[in-house]
Amino acid sequence: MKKYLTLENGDVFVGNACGALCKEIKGELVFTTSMTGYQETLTDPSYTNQIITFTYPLIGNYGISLNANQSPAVAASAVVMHELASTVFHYQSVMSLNDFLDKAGVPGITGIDTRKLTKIIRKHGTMKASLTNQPLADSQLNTSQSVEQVVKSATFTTPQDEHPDHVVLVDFGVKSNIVNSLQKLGCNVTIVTPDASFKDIEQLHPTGVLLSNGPGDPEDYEAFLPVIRELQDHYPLFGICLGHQLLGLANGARTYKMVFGHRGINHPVKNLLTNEVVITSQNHGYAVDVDSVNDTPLEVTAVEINDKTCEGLRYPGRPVFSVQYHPEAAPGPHEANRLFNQFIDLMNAHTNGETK
Ligand SMILES: NC(=O)CC[C@H](N)C(=O)O
Repeated sequence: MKKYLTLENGDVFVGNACGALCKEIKGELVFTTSMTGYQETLTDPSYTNQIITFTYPLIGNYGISLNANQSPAVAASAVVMHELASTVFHYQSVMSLNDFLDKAGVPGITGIDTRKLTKIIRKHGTMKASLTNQPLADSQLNTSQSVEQVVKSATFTTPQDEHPDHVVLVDFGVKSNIVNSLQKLGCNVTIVTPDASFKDIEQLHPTGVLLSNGPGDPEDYEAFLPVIRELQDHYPLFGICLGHQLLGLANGARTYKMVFGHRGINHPVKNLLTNEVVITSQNHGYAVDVDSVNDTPLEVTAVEINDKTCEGLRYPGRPVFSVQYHPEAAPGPHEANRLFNQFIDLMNAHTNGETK
């Protein structure tokens, strides 16, 4: 069955339908350069309302396993691939990627020249696109995304009562490996939705607060910024991706939409405090404006080496910091994983009265 991918600029790509064959959708067309980790990527809630193009030419060859999901459902709207593996080889695989997409009601398109498509996205920027069963006569596309939809993303909590570190995680669309990474280090994690007030969080007696990743434009989360300002006065605070952008906004920095964003698992990031470079997993289309940080109490702690975008912030003198990349990886390299240990060290120092 044929499928049509129509871009906002009028370009049309014709391919073969896969996944939920007949489903038609609209979304923001983005690309990821990750060579592996398609299951983690597709279930990452930050991809809500986005059509993911995989630049790696063969996707699906190790199937779908039971413990790789980053949220209970496929978050992406659709998938664009050059080739979807017809045979699956992996001892943990329980189904093919094609069946996984079909079950989730998510359509895909294969047989696409993803190199050509990615060059178009790199030139024009991420744009709206649609996936249809017939050629589109009128490509007026509307892909607006409401924050309400974001807030409803699934949450899960698994307390481990015996450990003193208690992280309250504000869930803007959290990936499960953020929760797992904290729990593996012995933290008790309680998840709250972004309509939580400072008082709600205070009543949970956290030793620290984590602001999660999440989809959409950080400026749409304005309502939560006053809560962040109160939190950073009282608790160790760690922001990841969207959480990093919100920490910047809460302190007066600006964010902007990047041309085509960073989506992949080999983005080099330089720590400006140590000069160390780490290879990181990334998935974001917005960034904190480095120059705007000068007028805030925050400090830029890291930049992406290729385009010098802001990758880290901290509040000097306070146990408050954030990163634009994903220390929990899933998919991606684990080099930045130690940031969770740093967060725990900050929480312990704060509990022992060693910091503000
Ligand atoms: N992974 C994330 O948290 C993404 C943050 C934000 N939605 C962006 O695209 O920049």
